[in-house]
Amino acid sequence: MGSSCSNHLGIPPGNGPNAVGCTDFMMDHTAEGTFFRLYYPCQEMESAGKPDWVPYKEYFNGLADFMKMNRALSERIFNYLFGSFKIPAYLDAPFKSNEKCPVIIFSHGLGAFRTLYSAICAEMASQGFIVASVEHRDQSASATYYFCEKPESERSNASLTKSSGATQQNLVKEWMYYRALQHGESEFPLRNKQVKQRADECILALDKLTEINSGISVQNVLETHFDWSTLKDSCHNSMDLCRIAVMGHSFGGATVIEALCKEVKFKCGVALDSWMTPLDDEIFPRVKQPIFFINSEKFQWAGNISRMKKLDSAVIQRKMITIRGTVHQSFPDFTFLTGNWIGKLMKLKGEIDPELAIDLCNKATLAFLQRHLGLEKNFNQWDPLINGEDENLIPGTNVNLLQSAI
Ligand SMILES: CCN(CC)CCN(C[C@]12C[C@](c3ccc(C(F)(F)F)cc3)(C1)C2)C(=O)Cn1c(SCc2ccc(F)cc2)nc(=O)c2c1C=CC2
Repeated sequence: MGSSCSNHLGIPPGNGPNAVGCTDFMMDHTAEGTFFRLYYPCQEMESAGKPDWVPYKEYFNGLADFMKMNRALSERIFNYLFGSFKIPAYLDAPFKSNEKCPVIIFSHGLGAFRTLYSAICAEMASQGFIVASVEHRDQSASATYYFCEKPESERSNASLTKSSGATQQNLVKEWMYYRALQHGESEFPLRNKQVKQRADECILALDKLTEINSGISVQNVLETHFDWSTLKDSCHNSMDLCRIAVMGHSFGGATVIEALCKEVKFKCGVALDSWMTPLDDEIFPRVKQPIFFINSEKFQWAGNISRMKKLDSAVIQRKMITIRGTVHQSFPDFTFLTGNWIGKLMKLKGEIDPELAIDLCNKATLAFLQRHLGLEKNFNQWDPLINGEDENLIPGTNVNLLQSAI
């Protein structure tokens, strides 16, 4: 691995007071349903296992496609480098919280998928949030899967189909891989269509959590051992559906803006190194909620920053900070999983220590969420970070905007 054994490689666990549980949820059998990984405060469960960071090899195949690399070779490299990592959470542990939990819907970047931001999601859950990290079916994910019902002819008549429709035996898993821009294809129409679908998928995930909270029995196509009734409002403290935020990285940052515009239940948004290309300027005046742009030092450019600035408002809080020494990949989990020289070579690490960078990002996010969700926690201790008041932060941006005026 090219790193000394002292700095053990792995995804950092959450720092908050709650143990973190993790489970997967997929609604119905079509690609139009919602699919997300849920991170939540749970009972300590020494016996519980930890979920796989990359659950199926098909994700590595999709990542190879995304990186324009040969599948066979890169699947071995990815498996060797990343195949054994676990998520710092207890798989399917029972939900446990002594207060209602605010909710975050998280949207992944281009070529990513739902499991790659678990340092951020686990931290939020350890601090008392319920986080649904959605997996988009807009063909922007490296890979994703859904289920189709087998055609009549192939149905196994041995297993009587339950009244609720197909049983597992009659379902077949279909994989959807990353769709690259075709040669000569213009970027905006594809990305604008995708960002609209991504926002709808975030809203659908929220609607599903709302149903679960109200006790409507929901059908999880995935056979997990998680008891969804523990999330029901009546018998437990569960979700606080007045305190909902949307968060995302890069393409997921654009999804934040689109989702805020479409759904007022999202009270605020946190956009990590947002990629503004997919967005239509005409939606900017229609976004009424606070937005926090947390940028890396290396990814941004004048045109992208000037689009963010178009969202500046005298009446709605719009904040921006830049974390010194970070790169675009400082937000997803890869940044913790390779030694320094591989990490820097593959632009997975910047100059700053990855855990320090994600700590600053998470603390600034928590302070912003406390302010705009009206939480009664002590996250306001990190308010100075929202204004970039830290030696490793830059208020606003490091990008010189004058060049964009030329
Ligand atoms: C040649 C490929 N070309 C495709 C358009 C550009 C590829 N690229 C730069 C990369 C992703 C990189 C990466 C990943 C993963 C390893 C690994 F080896 F560790 F697996 C290495 C190296 C290659 C850094 C980006 O797209 C950057 N980017 C991202 S990266 C999100 C992501 C994807 C896969 C992950 F596993 C983790 C995170 N999300 C966005 O929403 C946007 C952009 C750009 C604009 C909008």
